[in-house]
Amino acid sequence: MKLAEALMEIGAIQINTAEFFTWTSGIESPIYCDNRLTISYPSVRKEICRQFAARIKELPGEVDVIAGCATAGIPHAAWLSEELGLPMVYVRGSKKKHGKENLIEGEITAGQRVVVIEDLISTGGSAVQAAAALKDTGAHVKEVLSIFTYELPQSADVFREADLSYSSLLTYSELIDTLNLNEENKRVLENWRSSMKEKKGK
Ligand SMILES: O=P(O)(O)OC[C@H]1O[C@H](OP(=O)(O)OP(=O)(O)O)[C@H](O)[C@@H]1O
Ligand SMILES: O=C(O)c1cc(=O)[nH]c(=O)[nH]1
Repeated sequence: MKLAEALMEIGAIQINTAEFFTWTSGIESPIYCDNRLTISYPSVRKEICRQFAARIKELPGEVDVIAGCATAGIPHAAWLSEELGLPMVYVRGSKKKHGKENLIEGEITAGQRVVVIEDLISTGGSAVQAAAALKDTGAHVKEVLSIFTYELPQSADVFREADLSYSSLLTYSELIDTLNLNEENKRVLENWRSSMKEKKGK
């Protein structure tokens, strides 16, 4: 199964050139990728799990724990940890304000080798923040894996600065090659991409 086609088929990819989507970072974008929809499609989520598992098997050395990023990364981390027979934790976007006031739920100990599962990388801020929380426990973050990446220059910068290795099952370039864009959508997306590139380094 091709992931780009599967995401398009389930309606996870939306383009709206008239009214842009606001991302978590505040970036305004004519395209939105709603990976949360994949949880409603067993064949799609199983394919994501299979591809994540294959990526993990290619990594050198062992992995001790799978960590999901709240919230959209959590279900995929759960299915993947089940597939691999590994423990799982998840990292909240911010510390819980009551109860045990945890940022990380589940057990993680210093020295454990962790793979972080995120659904999507835009600026990379959420994934890097989750990885930092895991590193603070003394764990070793081996890799950040996501379903999709916009391949924004900003994300390459934040991962480099955080000294984190990362990869995605599907990239923006691959998705755009698969989408059958009309001329208007193509023009707006290209202009938006160029404006995002200009933001690099500012
Ligand atoms: O790379 P970034 O710029 O950080 O953006 C990507 C993040 O944004 C989305 O999460 P959102 O904040 O919408 O929350 P959710 O996962 O709880 O739906 C997405 O699921 C990633 O976690
Ligand atoms: O950056 C985001 O917030 C974001 C972008 C996107 O395409 N999809 C999504 O769920 N979040």
